[in-house]
Amino acid sequence: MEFSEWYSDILEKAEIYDVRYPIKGCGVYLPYGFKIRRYTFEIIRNLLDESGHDEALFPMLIPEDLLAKEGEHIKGFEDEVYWVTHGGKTPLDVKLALRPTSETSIYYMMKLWVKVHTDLPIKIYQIVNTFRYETKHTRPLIRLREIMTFKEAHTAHSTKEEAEKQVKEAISIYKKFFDTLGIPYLISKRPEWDKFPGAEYTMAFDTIFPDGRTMQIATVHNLGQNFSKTFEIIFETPTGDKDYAYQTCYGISDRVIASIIAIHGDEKGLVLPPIVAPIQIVIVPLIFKGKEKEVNEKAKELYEKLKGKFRVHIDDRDIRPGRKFNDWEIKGVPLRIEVGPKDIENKKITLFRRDTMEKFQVDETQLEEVIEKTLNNIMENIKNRAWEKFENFITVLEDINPDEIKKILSEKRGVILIPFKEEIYNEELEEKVEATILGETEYKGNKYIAIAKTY
Ligand SMILES: Nc1ncnc2c1ncn2[C@@H]1O[C@H](COS(=O)(=O)NC(=O)[C@@H](N)CS)[C@@H](O)[C@H]1O
Repeated sequence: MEFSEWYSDILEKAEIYDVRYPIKGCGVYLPYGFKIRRYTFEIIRNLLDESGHDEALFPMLIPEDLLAKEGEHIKGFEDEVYWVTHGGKTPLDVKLALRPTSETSIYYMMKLWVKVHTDLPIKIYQIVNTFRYETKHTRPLIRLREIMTFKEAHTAHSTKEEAEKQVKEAISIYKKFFDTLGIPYLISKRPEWDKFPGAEYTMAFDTIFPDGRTMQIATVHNLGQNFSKTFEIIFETPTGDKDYAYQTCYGISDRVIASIIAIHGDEKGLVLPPIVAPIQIVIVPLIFKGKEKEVNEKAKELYEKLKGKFRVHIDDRDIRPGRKFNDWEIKGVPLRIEVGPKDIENKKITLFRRDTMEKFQVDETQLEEVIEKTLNNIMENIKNRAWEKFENFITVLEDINPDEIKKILSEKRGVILIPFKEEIYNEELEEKVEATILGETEYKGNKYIAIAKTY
């Protein structure tokens, strides 16, 4: 089955997301998908909180004059903004934008908060919905018109150096985040013509989907003083002078959820990293004639033993075990425990791990320790598998041969790395190779231009 069919199929079959909402580019997180989203964004919340960020919350509506204040910014977003023009039947005297991202609402407030250098740094983030009238092909969790899970961090600093340091911190936070999820990435500096509107420069994380196309899963922008000059975020320096704040912002979205699904999934369905799995262990009682009572009792006993340490569920539906196995394999539950009368007698436990589809037995006394070890091993295994597939999609070329690049991109796809040369690093190269220049990147110690077909 080709990838995009597999992807839309699994969103429905694993009960993650319902695309049938009557607005294009908008969809519904179903409870199982919502839990995956919640556990995923808990990870980034912890990483941000542990590195001195505070979570805040800003209004969704932005007055037109505010959104339009920074020229580059509004130029970059004017074709994507949704506008609110009425309150009930009353036309609004000022059109209100549904935030496409929140620089202009947040920096308007920062001006009110910042007076002296000791008011800096500010490091805040919010996890909200944002709206972009995407004209390209919308796709669930990948290219949305209502971005339901937009984590945007915004910082302000008293020196250029500190803002530079913040960019590095943001990159290391995202590396930890994607490493925790086992999602591979290539980090590149976007070319001038493809940076965030209003930024000095943009660093981006791209992963490679199973169909060989790259997906931008995170971006970090150094905004310099572009917005602070426009919004007059001015502070008194230690020597009593005045200066404009130095800013950064960095964001991720539902694309992280799409990546977990696409990158770790297999032909059977989801393969969830235990850390984000709504159910980490499912207990399936194998009911044999005349043995129902002891099997159900044992299942309950195991559940009670495990529920404090793991997210465990007993599937006591009145259907055949094979049906149950299939359902939980589709939903990517990392571990399954099968409870049958023979095992009870021999004081054994039968386990099944979703990533390798292997079944194995352990002594009941070792159960918790084996579960702990196996869940860690599952994470390591799916992460290594993902990086292996990722590396196989990377082709390093010695020179720039447009025809060869086109051929590789149409057959193998993935990312092509060519040695970095200033003189060819321009938009003509994109036209020549009929693909996107992701940017300049370091790979195994050398500097390259990364080229790919992207989402
Ligand atoms: N239409 C969309 N649907 C889903 N995710 C999107 C969409 N547009 C952008 N994203 C994701 O959101 C991330 C941040 O968006 S952005 O435009 O690059 N950057 C900002 O908006 C900055 N204010 C930092 S938060 C992108 O890297 C991309 O992964």
